[in-house]
Amino acid sequence: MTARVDAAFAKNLPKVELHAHLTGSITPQCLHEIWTQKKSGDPSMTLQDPLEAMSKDKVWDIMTFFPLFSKYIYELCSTPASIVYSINAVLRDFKEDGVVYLELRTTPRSSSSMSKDDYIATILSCIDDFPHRNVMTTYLILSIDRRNIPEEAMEVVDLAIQYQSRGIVGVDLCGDPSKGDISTFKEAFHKAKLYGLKITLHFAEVPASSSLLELKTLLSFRPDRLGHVVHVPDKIKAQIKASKLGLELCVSCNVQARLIEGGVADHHFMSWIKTGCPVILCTDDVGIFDSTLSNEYLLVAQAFNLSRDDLIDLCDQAVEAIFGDRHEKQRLCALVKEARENRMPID
Ligand SMILES: CNc1ncnc2c1ncn2[C@@H]1O[C@H](COP(=O)(O)O)[C@@H](O)[C@H]1O
Repeated sequence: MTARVDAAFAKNLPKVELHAHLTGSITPQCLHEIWTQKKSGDPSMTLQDPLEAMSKDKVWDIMTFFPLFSKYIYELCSTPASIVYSINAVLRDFKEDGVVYLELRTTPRSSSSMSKDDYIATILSCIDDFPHRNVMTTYLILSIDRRNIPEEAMEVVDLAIQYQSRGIVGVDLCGDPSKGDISTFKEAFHKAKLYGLKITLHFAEVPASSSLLELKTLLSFRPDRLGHVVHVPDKIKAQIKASKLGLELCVSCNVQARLIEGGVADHHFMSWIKTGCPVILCTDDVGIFDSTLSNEYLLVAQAFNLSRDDLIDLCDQAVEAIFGDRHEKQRLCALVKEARENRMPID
């Protein structure tokens, strides 16, 4: 028996974040600072202030969420300077929340002032230069967007291979789940696997992306982890369970974007906990859903009556599923062990 979980305990846990989209992790405040800078250089700029466009009272659903990136945030963060400013803030925010290991994911993109290659090289340099990299190690996953054509998907994989030795550990499939034909990405994921990159896929996010055919095709890409896993039929569930795939669960995102019905207590978290698959709590887009990773731990503890030991077990499961090497695993296992030894008994 240990003391109750509170915010301070959740913050101090040695947390591992495995499903965080870089652009979605930028806070409205940081975007506001970029906006202010841009506006002072170009007073005729018509883009709305992020503090208004992304105010806390905004409700996001699957229709409004994806255009927020393509039609708004990408407009604001389109230069190497704005990328550097925002990624530094994102790294600081995760570190301050007690994250000790981070796998950030991002979709390579270009603008008039940078190529996709420049975009990735800039991000990797910021990760290298992050002053707290011995406290929080960071790796990168490159995302294929469901709207990509096969050539674009292959370009993502080629960039991942090009920069693999600098800390790219995997390839992701993300984007609007109502769009695209995922079967066209077979070759790209095959090549990623061939080069030793790990694979994580957004999986069964909405009913439209959860047909047996689509889910079977996605599993044929031989993923190492799956994200969201909301609308999974029993037959596919059994396959996931047999393969012991790591499951990246994004509770606040699923509740707020209405990917599930109801609140945190209605989330499918508990149904996966019993399967033996590593379950990993993740933020998805903390800049939009405004819930840090430590808050996600706190929310599930409150909703499902979890103890301090249960949360430490969750940290352990996250370590099991990282794409980093065995040295990283050893470092993280030692931190989790220390947390277990230091958890406060009831006095
Ligand atoms: C419900 N949650 C989600 N489901 C699917 N894709 C998501 C997502 N949240 C974010 N993205 C994907 O990540 C991109 C933004 O980050 P990056 O520019 O890549 O760093 C979005 O454009 C979308 O494709």
